[in-house]
Amino acid sequence: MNILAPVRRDRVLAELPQCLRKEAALHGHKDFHPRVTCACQEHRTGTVGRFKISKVIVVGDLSVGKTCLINRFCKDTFDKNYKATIGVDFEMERFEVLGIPFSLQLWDTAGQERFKCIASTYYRGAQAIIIVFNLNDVASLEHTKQWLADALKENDPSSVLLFLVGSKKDLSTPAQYALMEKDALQVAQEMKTVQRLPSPRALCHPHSSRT
Ligand SMILES: Nc1nc2c(ncn2[C@@H]2O[C@H](COP(=O)(O)OP(=O)(O)OP(=O)(O)O)[C@@H](O)[C@H]2O)c(=O)[nH]1
Repeated sequence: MNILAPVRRDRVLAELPQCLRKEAALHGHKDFHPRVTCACQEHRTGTVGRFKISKVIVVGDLSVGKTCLINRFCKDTFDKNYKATIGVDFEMERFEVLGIPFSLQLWDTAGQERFKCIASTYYRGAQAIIIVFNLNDVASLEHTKQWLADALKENDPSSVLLFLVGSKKDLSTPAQYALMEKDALQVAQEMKTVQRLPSPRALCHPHSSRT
């Protein structure tokens, strides 16, 4: 008996964009070093039965908007009232990619110092780390370096994807935003060097969960 609800229509990817198709992957070409080919073919997602699972952890200072970011993505909702996350919360988002069921585990961690100890026990085994800061609070951007360092203690820097997300864009003026963007790009650049990869993979995104 299938007890799972059908996958949402916008989570079904029947066709990959050209840049993600096999033909676009250079490591599949003949003259590549076997070690490169092998590394690229490694399955970096966990599998339970037929299900492929990827774990994403979301970290950052208290009240920067981690829960709202996840709720906007998973439920398309926004709550203006602040309820602190206690320890961790968890959302599972189901996808279907080329006919294969795929689940994204989103771990929403508490930003409050007193819960950090509990939350950090859930960092291990992530395929992606989303580090959130408030675009209107320069200290929260500064603290992202420590959040990243803590998350990388439990994960392999060379295989994890990093995303730096600036939240609450709706609350910043264009001038404030321009200033903050400059600093954020600098931090994203530093994060790339932490990975020590030939082509590191930290990305920087502005976001508003409210709008
Ligand atoms: N205007 C605006 N408010 C936001 C946005 N994102 C979050 N907020 C508000 O900011 C407050 C904190 O949001 P949360 O998502 O709970 O923050 P958090 O990072 O999960 O907080 P902790 O659980 O304590 O770590 C709430 O009152 C939200 O309504 C946004 O994009 N725009």
